[in-house]
Amino acid sequence: MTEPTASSPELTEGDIVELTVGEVAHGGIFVARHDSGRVVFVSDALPGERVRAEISEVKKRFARAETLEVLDASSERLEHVWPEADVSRAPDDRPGGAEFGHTSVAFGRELKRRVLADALARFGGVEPEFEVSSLGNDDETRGTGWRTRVTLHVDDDGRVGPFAARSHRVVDVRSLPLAFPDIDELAQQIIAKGHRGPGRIDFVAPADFEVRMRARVKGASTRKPELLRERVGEREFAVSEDGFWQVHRLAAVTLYDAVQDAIDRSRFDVSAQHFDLFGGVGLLGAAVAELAGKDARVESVEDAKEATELALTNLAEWGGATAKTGRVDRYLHGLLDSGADALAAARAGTVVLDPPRSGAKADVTEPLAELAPAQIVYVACDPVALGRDTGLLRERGYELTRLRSYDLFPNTHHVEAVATFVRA
Ligand SMILES: C[S@@+](CC[C@H](N)C(=O)[O-])C[C@H]1O[C@@H](n2cnc3c(N)ncnc32)[C@H](O)[C@@H]1O
Repeated sequence: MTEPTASSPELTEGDIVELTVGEVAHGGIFVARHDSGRVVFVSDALPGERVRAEISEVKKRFARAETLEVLDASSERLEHVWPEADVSRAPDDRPGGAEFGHTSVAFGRELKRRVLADALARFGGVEPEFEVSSLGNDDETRGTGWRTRVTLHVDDDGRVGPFAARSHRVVDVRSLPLAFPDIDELAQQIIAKGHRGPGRIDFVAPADFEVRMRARVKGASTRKPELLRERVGEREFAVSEDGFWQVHRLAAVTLYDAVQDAIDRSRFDVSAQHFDLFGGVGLLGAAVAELAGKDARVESVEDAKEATELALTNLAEWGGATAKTGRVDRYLHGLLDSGADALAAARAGTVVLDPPRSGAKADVTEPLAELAPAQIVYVACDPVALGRDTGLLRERGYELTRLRSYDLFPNTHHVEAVATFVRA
């Protein structure tokens, strides 16, 4: 990385500069060079563009900037799918959550593929061939209307809206194009009226498509969360209104099928003990259990007690399905202390691992590798965390044999990957 030289003036917050934009980086930003040689991470740009930008942060080795004007536009640039997030608005007033809304959904997927490939090569030491698949008709709709869960915030003055990008300031919007249309409609009514605050308002449109709205003012909820029914094909899952469920209306079925496809059948022993780690309400545990048959032995592990209780219900049709509340790292250490029969059954088993954005980390990969299951299907929502954990698993004798990726969050920088690791 080039350091500023004595002849190149230091950048300062608020400076307006011209930048030549290079490759995409993790987090929905782009690596640009200032004429001084300084590396600047710029948002709302595209590779190959020349932009005028405002420096928003200066660190020792790099700076951050927000695009103000596009001087030379990429052929991939489109009008922003969310007018309020367009570069014509002041950077501080642009809502976050649609970092790739100024290009097509297809080119957004290509940007995500590059970020994931780079993270896997750099931190995991692997270079698998893969594409990022789209869901349903997201290409035709330009990735709108998919969000079944939306959170808006209420500030001290009762103003309702999303937060500005990289900030906790509520901004005015007249549309939420990524949201399920009925959520958008209800949210606009609330935005127009304002709400008691400060706090947040959560909107959910579950499988019955009836929108629920629940506010939390000064930390206190206006009502108890409802028990919702979500659906994957013919199968129903009970989920609390405030519990975790995939956000895109097609994400749950996509991941359910993706996990089944990712399981290497030549290593899948139907009578073994399988695991659904970071299991939520048991969505992916059910995907494994369905493959193993009615006596499937699958244990779902999750640290939210309400979710574990629901996982028990959701997995009830399988004779050997169980659900435990606890932290995955502690659970694995406990398992390593169990008897020889339990360890042998687990060693023959398949583990589905679906951690939050921070990834599994060595706390989990170490005891998992010691347990040595036949295969691990890692469902990842963060490319860098997956890259790092790939490196950790490879050091402990696991090999990445298959990778697929899915655009569960069109117009954002987020990308989902499903990776199969087998004992080498
Ligand atoms: C990405 S979600 C996956 C949920 C589920 N697999 C699904 O697809 O619906 C991650 C889950 O891990 C849980 N979690 C986060 N950290 C955990 C930990 N250290 N131990 C156990 N569960 C954890 C969260 O509560 C959340 O339900």
